[in-house]
Amino acid sequence: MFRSVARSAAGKNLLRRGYATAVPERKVAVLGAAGGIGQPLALLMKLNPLVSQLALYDIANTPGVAADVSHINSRSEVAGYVGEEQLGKALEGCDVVIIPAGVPRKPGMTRDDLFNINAGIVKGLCSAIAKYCPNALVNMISNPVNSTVPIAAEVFKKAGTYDEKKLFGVTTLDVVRAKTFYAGKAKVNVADVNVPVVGGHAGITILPLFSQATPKANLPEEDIKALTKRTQEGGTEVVEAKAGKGSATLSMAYAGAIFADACLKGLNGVPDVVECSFVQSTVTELPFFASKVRLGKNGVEEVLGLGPLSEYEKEGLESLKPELKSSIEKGIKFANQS
Ligand SMILES: NC(=O)C1=CN([C@@H]2O[C@H](COP(=O)(O)OP(=O)(O)OC[C@H]3O[C@@H](n4cnc5c(N)ncnc54)[C@H](O)[C@@H]3O)[C@@H](O)[C@H]2O)C=CC1
Ligand SMILES: O=C([O-])CC(=O)C(=O)O
Repeated sequence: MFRSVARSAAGKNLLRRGYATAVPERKVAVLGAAGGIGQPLALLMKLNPLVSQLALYDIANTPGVAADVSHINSRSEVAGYVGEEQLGKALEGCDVVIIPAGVPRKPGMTRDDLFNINAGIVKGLCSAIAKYCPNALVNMISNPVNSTVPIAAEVFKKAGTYDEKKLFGVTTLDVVRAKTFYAGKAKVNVADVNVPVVGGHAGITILPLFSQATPKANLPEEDIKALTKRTQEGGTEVVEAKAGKGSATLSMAYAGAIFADACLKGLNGVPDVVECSFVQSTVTELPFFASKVRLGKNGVEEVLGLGPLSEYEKEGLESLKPELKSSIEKGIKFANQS
């Protein structure tokens, strides 16, 4: 895939368009591209100069989204695919597949309440990925992430294509929120802030490590507790504000675009690309866990450890394990029984 720009036809086009250095060709697919997340994510991926082909797939309405986005004068060629019979074409040759397909929450629901519908959607899409682009990096956005990632892993195992380095639960929105909320409380420039968020992606399984936040602010314990709670409940805050019209879409598209960009940079050999993600892990006794991950040419290059935790974070870590364990097991069971 790392073709010389000068040699390939697409490369010549790139040179004509002003890309002077070697930019590898990369195909990215968005599955669920006509949805609340899918549309702005399609826009942001169209703006990403690392993408050469952008495939937009949904069960309805993708021709319009694709026609619209395709008029933007950026590098990638855009194609829309609609309906299951076109899924194979959307996926063929993909380097990165981003999955925001499935139903969102309404007020009063937990992410786990989405399991019954979304588990089947994810399973179907992952079977197609195993068939048409088994080497792609998969960025799973569909909830409940704590279960949909294990479902994807089981589908890939059954198909004989599973590579633990290539499957990611997207937890970047938790990091985005933790950074924003911390910057507001600590009165520091948000652009300078870093906060790891570990665990999973639902309620108390989301564990921001504010003891490791930079720049250091020495916030009092009650502020740290309030920030932790707000980060854990960030999704619910949006669900309630939208009052029945869905969950986070714009901030999620932003977060999804950041994570996909990190994956592409890793594939392209950019050094020291580190993002938090929910991946197969030995950081704890749980088989999947979100922590900092170094991204490379094959996906996960290294799953980084947790680093030193405060007493409050140690307690949070122990409290999240039973819920995360049961969500993982629920996903594994579903994938193997149906
Ligand atoms: N990981 C995270 O941090 C976050 C995850 N989410 C999750 O992302 C998912 C999508 O949310 P929204 O975009 O707001 O929902 P939405 O309902 O606006 O869009 C979902 C799209 O998926 C499509 N879809 C349904 N079945 C499909 C299939 N089999 N193949 C392809 N596309 C299919 C629908 O046609 C629709 O266009 C939800 O499960 C939500 O909970 C939302 C926010 C943050
Ligand atoms: O809360 C939800 O249902 C959507 C989500 O995962 C988030 O916003 O973090």
